[in-house]
Amino acid sequence: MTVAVAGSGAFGTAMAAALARKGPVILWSRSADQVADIQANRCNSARLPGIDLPEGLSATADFAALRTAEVILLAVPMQQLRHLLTQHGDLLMDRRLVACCKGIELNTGLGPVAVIAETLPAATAALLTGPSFAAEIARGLPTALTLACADADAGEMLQQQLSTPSLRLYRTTDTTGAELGGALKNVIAIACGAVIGAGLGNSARAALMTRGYAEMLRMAAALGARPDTLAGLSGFGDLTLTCTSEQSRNYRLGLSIGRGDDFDPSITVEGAATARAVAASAQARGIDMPITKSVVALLDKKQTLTELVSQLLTRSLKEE
Ligand SMILES: NC(=O)C1=CN([C@@H]2O[C@H](COP(=O)(O)OP(=O)(O)OC[C@H]3O[C@@H](n4cnc5c(N)ncnc54)[C@H](O)[C@@H]3O)[C@@H](O)[C@H]2O)C=CC1
Ligand SMILES: O=C(CO)COP(=O)(O)O
Repeated sequence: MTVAVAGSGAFGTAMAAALARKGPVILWSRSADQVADIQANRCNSARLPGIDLPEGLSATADFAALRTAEVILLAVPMQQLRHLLTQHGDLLMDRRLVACCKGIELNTGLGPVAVIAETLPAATAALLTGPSFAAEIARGLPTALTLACADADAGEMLQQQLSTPSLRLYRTTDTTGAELGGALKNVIAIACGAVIGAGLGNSARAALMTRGYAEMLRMAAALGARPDTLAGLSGFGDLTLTCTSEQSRNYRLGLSIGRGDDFDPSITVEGAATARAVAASAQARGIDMPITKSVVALLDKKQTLTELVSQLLTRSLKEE
């Protein structure tokens, strides 16, 4: 079986490297320079500097090379997924597609599996998500992830195909829960970074993680997701990782806001668009998500962190 990965960013390259240790993997990049770098130096210097890529990984800038692949991982940022699917729909339309994005589409409020299902209904749509930093996966460090696919048989097959000795995949058919966990934890990570950056302390971070998790559960319940999915790797697991590590770009954006520093806008930070999409969806559904709403106000510079923290603390007192 040939696996392909579309998108040669940090995560796409990392997954291609991990899977290439057990069989051939084709990594497609829209950048001819990056393909040349990988072919010449066996390294993606821009996204995963210092990490040697295995020989089983071949890079190409020609999307048609993915024709031989039965399973294709889609490793582009969430807001680019629909464009990728539409642009290459002829080839992708009947494949097993595994989105690796963690986010909610801004204009539609849909997660990655729903975007695949809407755009290419004949494809099998799955999601790979959970606590994992690209550089650690690429180095072969032990990692556990969630593979979500509504079709239980296809999900089991993908679980087998994409697990490796260092990458242990659990499976679920609850794609909505897995989408929401991976998307919403990024928003909470921005909030956590902001309070740590501003020196407000670890207790404040723990409060945000816990009450943020309560927001995740409320949205999940409203959308019919299973609470146990949110308690798993794709929800609680990834929330823990992302809210506590400076390897996370979402957390680092928060840190820079809290410290009053600039942040490089070219860095992929999924939580920013997702916060806006989720806040709008929560408002339309009447779901209380004060932390998510505060993150939007912070990103839009509508209110200061001091004002927002004070507002959160002085809301009417209630049962936990
Ligand atoms: N970096 C990480 O540790 C992890 C990332 N993810 C998720 O993976 C997704 C991708 O993130 P990264 O790879 O880290 O981002 P990245 O910023 O390193 O790479 C994104 C890649 O997508 C490519 N791209 C963007 N739009 C495209 C398009 N329309 N067509 C083709 N290629 C396009 C860019 O050229 C770039 O190579 C995100 O949703 C992220 O949340 C998930 C787990 C871990
Ligand atoms: O999703 C991730 C960890 O599981 C990566 O987090 P960032 O996108 O914040 O870097």
